[in-house]
Order: sequence, then structure tokens, then C-alpha cells
Amino acid sequence: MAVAASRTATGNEGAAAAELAIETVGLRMRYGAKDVLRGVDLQVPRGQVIALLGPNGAGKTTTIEILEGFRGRSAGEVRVLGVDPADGDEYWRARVGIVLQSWRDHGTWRVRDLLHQLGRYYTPFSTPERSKPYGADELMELVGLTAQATARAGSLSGGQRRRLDVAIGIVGKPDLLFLDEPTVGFDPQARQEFHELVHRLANLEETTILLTTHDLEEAEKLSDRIVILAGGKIMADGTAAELGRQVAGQAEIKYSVAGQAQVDHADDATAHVRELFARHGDALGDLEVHKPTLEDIYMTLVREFEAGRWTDASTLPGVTR
Ligand SMILES: Nc1ncnc2c1ncn2[C@@H]1O[C@H](COP(=O)(O)OP(=O)(O)OP(=O)(O)O)[C@@H](O)[C@H]1O
Repeated sequence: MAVAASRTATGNEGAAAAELAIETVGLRMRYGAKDVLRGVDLQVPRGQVIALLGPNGAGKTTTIEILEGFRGRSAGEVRVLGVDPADGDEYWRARVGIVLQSWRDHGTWRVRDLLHQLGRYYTPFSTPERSKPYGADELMELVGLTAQATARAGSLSGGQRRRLDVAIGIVGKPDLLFLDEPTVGFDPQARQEFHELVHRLANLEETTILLTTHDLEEAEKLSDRIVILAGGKIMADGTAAELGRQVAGQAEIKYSVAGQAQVDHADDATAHVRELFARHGDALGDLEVHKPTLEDIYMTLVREFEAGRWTDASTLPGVTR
């Protein structure tokens, strides 16, 4: 059976590879003369929730389209659930769930009927470990659409429609789920409800989730790990806490001496302030210490990138892989 065959193939590459849902080595993508991905190396263990961030045009959608098997690549190695997506067969595809940026099909279908109908495709891909698909009622309960069971898809609100998109993406109980900018256009309440849904999904049967977002706060809330893509490469990778430490950078210390404003930068803000007091005593005033947050660094990066002033990860101070 093809599923067993792909698992065996994964196993042959060693136990570590079998634990990876996604692996790319030197992934490159060029559109015409434009290099969009310039060597992306990414390993995502099974069960991880990973957020891919980056400014407009950084290549997030290109990356996930390559991982989904919708787009060919220019160079590099890619394995998704142990298989090269370019060769992914229908058994492989049945293990991958996709929620695209906007999906407006099936408007005249009623929610329960649609989920039941789409779910039937997955029945032949059921395995002893993972029976497929979700029953329509169970799925509506999971995504919070039970009250809309008989509503037509075209009549749902934006937030409800997005939940239906997610239900369609997971109806086949995927091992790996791609969510491309899942909360664009949501009001704060819909966003909050969607975050709770993603947490529920992440806890289900070890589902690996890769989502893209422009919102660092959302990435922190939802994911185990944040990867920032810019200039065609991964320029930061880690948990929110790890990234915070990586980009801690220098503190800015503002003060005045006898009414004269000053600004210093220092690695150790406390030691610097102690020294200022020792040097200036009572003449020191208006003291302010500002440590850049991950958000500060990310926003600087986005502004620089979008203004075309910054294209290379290695030139941004304080941010490392
Ligand atoms: N089919 C295509 N042909 C030519 N260029 C393309 C194509 N698709 C994307 N691009 C270009 O590749 C770059 C990366 O696009 P991509 O959509 O992957 O970025 P993104 O990070 O998802 O952006 P956004 O945050 O705006 O969705 C952009 O400059 C885009 O114009």
C-alpha cells in the first residue's frame, strides 16, 4: 500500500527523518530573474506548530505552495511527510490539509452536507491508526459551526466562513495542516475564537501545523516556534523566548546631565546606569532605559525590507539564525 510504502521510505532515511513532518535543504525559487527563496533550510518535527513570518513578498506563500506540491521549485531538497511533494501521490495528498488565503467556492451548499460530501473522498485513505474522515457533526462541533449546520456556505459571516475553510482543510484528518494567513480580516473576537480552534487542532492526534501570518503577537500565541523569512532566507528561528534572547541587542539609555540631553547604547544597561550615577551623581536626570523587543526588531526589519533598503539577513544587527 502506498501509505505503508511512503512510511517505509521515510524509515529508510533514519529515525530522525521519520520524526520530521517537513524538511527543506537549500530550497531556492526564482521567478524569471528574481530570486525569491535563496537557500531555505528548515526542519519541522512532527506535532510542532510553526509560524512563518515575513514582510510582504518575502516568499511565505511561495514556500508553502512548494511544500503543498502546488508549485515546482528551482533547486534544493524538499521532504514533506517523508515524500518529495513534486512526487506526492493521492495517499500523500490525503495526509495533507490546506486552508488557502481565500476560498469562496461551494456557496450554495449547506454546511453539514458539504462537509459530509467532501469527507467521502477520504474514506479509502482510512488507516487503523487514523480513521477518516471526520463525521460532519463531530467536525462542526470542533470548529464551532454546529448552529450553522443547515446554513448555506454563502450566507456565513467572515469568521464563520473561515471556520468552514478550516473544517474543509481538516475533514480528512491530516497529519500536516497548512494555514495561509488564517485570520486576515478578522475582528478581535473572531481572531480569539480562531486561536482557540488552532490550539484544539494542535492537540488533536499530533497534527503538525504550519501557518503564515504578519502578526508577531499571533505567532507567539499560536506557535511552538517562529521562523522569520526575509531576503530569501530564514533570518530568525526559535521559540518566542529564544528569539527574544537572540535579538535582545543593546539597550538605549537616555538621560540628561545638568539639563543637557544624552543618549548612550550599552549591552549591560544596569552596569552602564551604575557608572552614570557614579560619574554624574545628582547632576543626572531624566533617566530612561529602553531595551528593543522582538516586536521592535521585527517592525524595523519589515520597514527596511519594504523600503528596499535591506535585503540580506546577515546585515541586520542583533538578529541571528
Ligand atoms: N507566479 C509568480 N510569478 C512571478 N513572481 C511571483 C509569482 N508568485 C509570487 N511572485 C513574487 O515572488 C515574491 C514572493 O511572493 P509570495 O507571495 O511568496 O510572498 P509572501 O511572503 O507570501 O507575501 P505576502 O505577505 O504579501 O502574502 C513576490 O515578489 C511576488 O511578486
